[in-house]
Amino acid sequence: METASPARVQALAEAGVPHLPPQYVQPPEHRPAPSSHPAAALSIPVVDLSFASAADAVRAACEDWGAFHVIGHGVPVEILDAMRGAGLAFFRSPMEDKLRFACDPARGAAAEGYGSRMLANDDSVLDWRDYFDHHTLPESRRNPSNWPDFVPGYRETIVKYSNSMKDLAQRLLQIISESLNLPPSYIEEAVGEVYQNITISYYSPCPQPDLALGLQSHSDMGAITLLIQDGVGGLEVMKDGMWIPVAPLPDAVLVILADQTEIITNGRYKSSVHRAVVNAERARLSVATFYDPSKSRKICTTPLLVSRDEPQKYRDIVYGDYVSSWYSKGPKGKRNIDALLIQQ
Ligand SMILES: O=C(O)CCC(=O)C(=O)O
Ligand SMILES: [Fe+2]
Repeated sequence: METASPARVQALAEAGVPHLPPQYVQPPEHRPAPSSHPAAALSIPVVDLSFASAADAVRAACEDWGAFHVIGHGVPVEILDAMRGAGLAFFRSPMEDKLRFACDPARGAAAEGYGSRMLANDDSVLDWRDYFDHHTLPESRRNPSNWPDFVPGYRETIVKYSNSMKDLAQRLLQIISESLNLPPSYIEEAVGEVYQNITISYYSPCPQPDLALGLQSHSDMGAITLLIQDGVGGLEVMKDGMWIPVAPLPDAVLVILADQTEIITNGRYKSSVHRAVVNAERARLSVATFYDPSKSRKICTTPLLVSRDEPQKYRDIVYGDYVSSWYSKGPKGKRNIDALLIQQ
């Protein structure tokens, strides 16, 4: 159990607070823009993995967006629905049950379990979000007794979903490698043994959604993130300096390139900067599956994508050092990866 238990956002929302508490008020420059900007007409690419031309579509999507929907991915819809259903059943359960699985603040910001705030420092604006984080791979980290026991089938659902997302992520990393003329196993081998976390995010209705963010602007730190969501909408990706809403596409899986893929590919493919906005009426659920290196893994740019015309952009880095610098500084609207830029 948490000692200095931070208020869960869901408890604030359900108590019907009429105004956004001050810790959640974003500075004006970070507040969500009115949704009427012209770029809202753009929408992120959809790649059908069952097409023979998938690698070409993936290349275009990675170069232009760093994020794309995949359909024809072969993961049974029942597995996606079971995952969303288990997540929703958890968040709809009584607070006292949920708090039995609260993450342990003594274990730092990345602890497994039910939590609300991602960053350790007290000065940052809080996200209007609660989450449940699961450590799912390698199997030595997988301890289902840390996961809810009061939702029937919950633990089995997580295990099944974890395995399906691992397979899909590996298939995508192969296609991404091939799309850059690298050997198919290149990125997977550069990442090494996969450390997978699954985070269910729950964004309660917000009394003043124009002043808040569900999740502040960031890029994901690992190699690749696979995200599913419900039909509510709220995720936005940054493209050419503008925030573009990602409209939910039923049964698709959203692929988000993360920082280590950018480092390995020498910036040919950029990690996607994204955030979640909230609304006043409907709760929203998403499930993000992170495919990360181990903390001790050294991540290096492939020499195959370094040349006189394209010199190495980023310093090699031990992944654990990268993660600690993120948790100590926070995203601050900037990409962590910029700290690794080699001065040309
Ligand atoms: O809820 C979402 O749509 C985004 C979640 C996300 O970006 C994350 O957990 O890193
Ligand atoms: Fe993210």
